[in-house]
Amino acid sequence: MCGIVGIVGKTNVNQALYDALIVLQHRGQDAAGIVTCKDNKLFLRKDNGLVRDVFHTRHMQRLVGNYGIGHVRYPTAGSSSSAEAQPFYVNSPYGITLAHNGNLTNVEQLSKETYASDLRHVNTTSDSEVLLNAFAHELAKSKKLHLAPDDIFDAVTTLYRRCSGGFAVVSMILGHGIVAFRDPHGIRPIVYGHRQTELGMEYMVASESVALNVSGFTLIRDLAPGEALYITEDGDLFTKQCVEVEKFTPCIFEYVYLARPDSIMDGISVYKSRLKMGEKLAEKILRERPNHDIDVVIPIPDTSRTSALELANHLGVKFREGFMKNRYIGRTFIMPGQAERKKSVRQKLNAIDLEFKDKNVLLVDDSIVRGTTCKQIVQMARDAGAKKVYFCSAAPAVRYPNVYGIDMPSVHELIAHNRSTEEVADLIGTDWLIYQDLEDLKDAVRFEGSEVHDFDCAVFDGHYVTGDVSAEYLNHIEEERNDKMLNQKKAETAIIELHNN
Ligand SMILES: O=P(O)(O)OC[C@H]1O[C@H](OP(=O)(O)OP(=O)(O)O)[C@H](O)[C@@H]1O
Ligand SMILES: NC(=O)CC[C@H](N)C(=O)O
Ligand SMILES: [Mg+2]
Repeated sequence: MCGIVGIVGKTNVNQALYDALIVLQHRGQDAAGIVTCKDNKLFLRKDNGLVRDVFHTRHMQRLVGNYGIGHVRYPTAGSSSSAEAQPFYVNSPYGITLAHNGNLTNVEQLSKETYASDLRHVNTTSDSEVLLNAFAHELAKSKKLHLAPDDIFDAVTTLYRRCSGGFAVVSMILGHGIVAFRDPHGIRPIVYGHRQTELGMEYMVASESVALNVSGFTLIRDLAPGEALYITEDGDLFTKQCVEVEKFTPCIFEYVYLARPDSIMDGISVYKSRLKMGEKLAEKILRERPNHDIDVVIPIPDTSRTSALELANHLGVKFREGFMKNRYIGRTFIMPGQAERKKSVRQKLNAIDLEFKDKNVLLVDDSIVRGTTCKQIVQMARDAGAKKVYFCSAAPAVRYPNVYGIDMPSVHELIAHNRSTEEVADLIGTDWLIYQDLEDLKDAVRFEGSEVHDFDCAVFDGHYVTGDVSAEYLNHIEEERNDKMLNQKKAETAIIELHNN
């Protein structure tokens, strides 16, 4: 779940791209990049690190041009080397750059094809670089110096036939403009909007609507699954449905954890869906223990705060901020490596003892994945003097790997894999553990007026909507991407592409 952005403006777009990336930082903390285009020249800056650390004034000054794209990375394929920071670049045809949120499930096959049939060399292990090369190959087929919108849409249509998985993509074609497209199941999110200026209309494409808000762009709509969009460098906008939609199933985990609450995704307010998750969870608690003895509801900052508040309201129990979050520590779940994640939970959260002393506390988190957070938090609540520590999760138990853009490749790292709720409760040391039911979660996210009726819930039910995820593939990614393996892959690879200033 990286963050992507693309802008076609009337003046330099570097600052608006930067501002959008800052707002999308919660989608990827490992690397950041921007590439812009002016007078048929590309200007690139990318590196490992947070947005504020990657771009200094000297870099920003060089990122000139009225159109460009940007990316914040949370790796789900390849390595964490800075050579795999995005956007990626290929020089032929035209000069194309690309930024991708998601994960291709057929990358091995696609990678073989790009080498053996398309005669293209990919120097990293990133699925996004393979995707770029396949796209470039399809664009080259038109053999035209200047592409018409339909040439671009034809290339995207063929690309859809070659790629499988979850993907939301922005790409910049030198001398042309910006292209964006979304996978046929709409697993990964992507929206676009506009901003009227004195010089004319400007357009932005981004992972989440909050990126539009920050620079005064107005949301037009989400890209439909299987739809592509092309904005010329002069600001003419074209869209086309390139493949038929079999089933529209956006990733439900976006609503649970990934997205910012102030985003609207596929017509659904993330904030409202989280409130509803709290309401549904309260109903379940009251069903299971109508005479519960909970004294206080305490969220685990940050993401669970919205649902915890509504849960407390529905239970009629006090809501208290018992944990303070250090504002300088980012999201722990998307940090690379278990050691760093574990250490960061304690650095990030600290208990206010008086909210725990001699009380039966209900701790609320949005999800329990590896159990890194809840294990430590339950202990902190006990150390702070709680009588009983109950724990609930606004999402069901995460029991299966994700293959569409969230880095959960290894079942053995998931605390609930092959374990009952009672076993997980014992392991994290809580007196009572309550998971949201999947149907309740789906009901919480579904809203009237939205076209979304079903979701990709693979991490909860093991059903992979693309239909191509075999046990063999899952074994393969587990071997490739378990924590130990990722540690061994840390070596830097050389960057062979556009000059990166
Ligand atoms: O079971 P785990 O493997 O620990 O993963 C789940 C936890 O990780 C996330 O928090 P994170 O710190 O990433 O972000 P937040 O501040 O947005 O809650 C999520 O909100 C849970 O708290
Ligand atoms: N989280 C993502 O969207 C990752 C994009 C891409 N697969 C990468 O690893 O860089
Ligand atoms: Mg959290």
